[in-house]
Amino acid sequence: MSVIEVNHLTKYYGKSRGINDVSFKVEEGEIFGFIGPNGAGKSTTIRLLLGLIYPTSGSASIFGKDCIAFGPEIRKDIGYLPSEVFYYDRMKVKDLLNYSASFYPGDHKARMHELSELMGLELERKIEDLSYGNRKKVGIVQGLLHRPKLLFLDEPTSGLDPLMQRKFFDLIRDENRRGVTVFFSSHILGEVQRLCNRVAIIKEGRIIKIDDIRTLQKDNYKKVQVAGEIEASCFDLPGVTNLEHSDGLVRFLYNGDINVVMRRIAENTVADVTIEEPSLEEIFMHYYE
Ligand SMILES: Nc1ncnc2c1ncn2[C@@H]1O[C@H](COP(=O)(O)OP(=O)(O)OP(=O)(O)O)[C@@H](O)[C@H]1O
Repeated sequence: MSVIEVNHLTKYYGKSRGINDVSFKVEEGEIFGFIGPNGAGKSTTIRLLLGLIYPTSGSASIFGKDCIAFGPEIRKDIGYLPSEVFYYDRMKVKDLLNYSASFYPGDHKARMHELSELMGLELERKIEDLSYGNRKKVGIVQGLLHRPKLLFLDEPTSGLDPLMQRKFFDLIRDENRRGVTVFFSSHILGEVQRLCNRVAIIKEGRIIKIDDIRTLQKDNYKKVQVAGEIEASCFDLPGVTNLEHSDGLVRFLYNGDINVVMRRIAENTVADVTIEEPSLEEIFMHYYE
């Protein structure tokens, strides 16, 4: 059974598109990356899965239960770090975390202290005196203190300095080793690459690719660069994208039988040719564009 199962999920805010016909599955124990540019629909998807907003059509289940019908029950085993955290400013960090913990059965004090120490969070401080990064840490501790089985992280590292980011990633890896499934939403490719096994790319409300991060890189895309007096249009072939021509160089990405491109090159007099694997960054830019 998949931990998350999303079927043709669509959300419109009035006439404005949130997400459109989104389907995917996340298996137990995965760290699943959800990447896309601003406004692509990442937060909308998470809010639908948490049952915080209602879908226009389609359905989603977590732990095999419908996200809307079983929302309160499912949320007991979920940790959520929203992209923006808002709190009661006057409260002390400790009081806020105790209040959050009171929603879950059991005693979470020891875990609260452990996590706060790890993240360097001062429990006696008032929320209003905290920097943006420290507020983010409150969100991290809050999302983890009840030992959830599934974690939703929405742009979790914004506001954290590099050292804290590393500690945070170590923490997430530890949680994952304990069996926690992680849904990690971000527009920063590097962090998705560091942490995730599989990734879905969302663009303008639609999923355009879901793949293992290694497979994505090994995908058949080749980066081709040809130097010489040559017309770019001569490479206007099926499978060619991102075709550019400047300073006597023709560059493009190619997905297909490499012999087709090789024959086209051989028909011309060229000064140089390079064919290489694109970086993951270039692959993502290709999908974004
Ligand atoms: N409450 C709302 N009312 C109207 N439109 C909304 C609302 N929330 C989101 N949208 C729209 O839905 C689309 C998806 O937004 P969403 O916040 O899910 O994207 P995102 O991928 O999380 O982006 P970001 O990284 O900028 O947060 C956007 O076009 C956004 O303007």
